[in-house]
Amino acid sequence: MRTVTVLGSTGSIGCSTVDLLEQARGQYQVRALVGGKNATRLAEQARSLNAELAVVADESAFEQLSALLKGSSTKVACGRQAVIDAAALPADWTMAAITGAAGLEPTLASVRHGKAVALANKEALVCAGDVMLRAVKEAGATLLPVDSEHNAVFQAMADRQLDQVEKIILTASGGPFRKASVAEMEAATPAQALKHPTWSMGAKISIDSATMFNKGLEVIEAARIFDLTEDRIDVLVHPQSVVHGMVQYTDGSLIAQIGSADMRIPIAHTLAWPKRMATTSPRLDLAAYATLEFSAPDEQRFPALRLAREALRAGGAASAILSAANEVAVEAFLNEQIGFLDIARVVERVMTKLGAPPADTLEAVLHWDEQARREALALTPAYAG
Ligand SMILES: NC(=O)C1=CN([C@@H]2O[C@H](COP(=O)(O)OP(=O)(O)OC[C@H]3O[C@@H](n4cnc5c(N)ncnc54)[C@H](OP(=O)(O)O)[C@@H]3O)[C@@H](O)[C@H]2O)C=CC1
Ligand SMILES: CC(=O)[C@@H](O)[C@H](O)COP(=O)(O)O
Ligand SMILES: [Mn+2]
Repeated sequence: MRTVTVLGSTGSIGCSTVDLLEQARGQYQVRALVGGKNATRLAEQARSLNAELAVVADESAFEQLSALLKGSSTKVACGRQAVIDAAALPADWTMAAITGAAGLEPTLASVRHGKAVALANKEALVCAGDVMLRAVKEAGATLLPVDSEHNAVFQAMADRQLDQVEKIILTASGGPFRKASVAEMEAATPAQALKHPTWSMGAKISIDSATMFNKGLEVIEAARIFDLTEDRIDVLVHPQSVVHGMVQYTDGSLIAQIGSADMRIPIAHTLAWPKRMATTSPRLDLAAYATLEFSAPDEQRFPALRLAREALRAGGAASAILSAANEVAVEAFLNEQIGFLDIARVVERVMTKLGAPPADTLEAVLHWDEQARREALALTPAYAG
């Protein structure tokens, strides 16, 4: 039986993963489930999947988790080191779905045991690209892209030669403000920004989709996964979210992966890889779509794409700085401390201040992550109401 671990099991990607594991009951042994603070959901999942270990990062949730799992065979643990230790337990397949840079060290720990790591936590690869890819190589691990666009490109590249790829295309829904004016975006509330038109996701990535920092992070993520320079990664706004990603080959062929906006599809692809598994995900009825639209992104209203491309070209810690400043700014926006358009303003100012110092060790990445957070936090009062 294959062994699996789910990091971030209580979140949006984590719950979809657990759903697939429940559908495939008896085929997988769950080594560990890891959550942040949602002890109730974690305990339910652990009981349902008969997990060997359940870990909450937040120590204040430990008592509740222990009480909920009393009498079960699941061991319990809490705290940051316990999360990393759980990620380091040997498993044939690990889902890395903790959100933000908090997922970096646990994801690295799972990469180091040399098996398959299904990567949803894009921020880990964005902030520590060199460190992560070196660890993958040294451990002989397999990184399987979960992010819908990257999974699409991965599928569209199957069996083909990377040297015959001209470029890849990541699609973007355009988010809730695709058609909004600058004035409307300036006044946008967290509730409006959280309302993603096509996907149901966690809060941080939903705001990133609204600013298009999500697509910026995805350009950087794609550069790392597929070893492509920034000029070979295009973004196309595609409001229907039906075509997830495309690969353009040197002969002019464009191969796309198409499917419903349901993350269980790419997750299942990585879980069964290199085979396929049956899912109950909704089948796409293409005839129900009158049209599929594609257009170039508007980099004036959505500066995030330009900033991400600049960070990628600059190299070093620039991407880690962008991602960390963005995390702080998103949090400040969700807490109604800054406005929606201030998110990109904060990120740009932090990037300008800190530049692109070298970041080829984990320590250097963590240092610049911390510096960027400090700078971004210091800036938030300047934009507050
Ligand atoms: N949702 C989606 O459709 C997609 C998501 N992704 C990426 O996947 C990742 C997860 O996204 P999503 O599932 O939406 O996010 P959610 O916010 O829904 O879930 C985040 C998960 O991480 C856990 N968590 C948070 N902080 C910590 C911590 N310090 N230590 C351990 N666990 C922690 C949360 O626990 P708890 O809730 O218990 O506090 C939760 O299980 C992100 O990097 C995102 O960009 C990529 C493509 C699509
Ligand atoms: C499901 C997924 O992969 C998300 O990253 C999604 O793409 C977000 O939507 P946007 O295209 O609006 O960023
Ligand atoms: Mn995506």
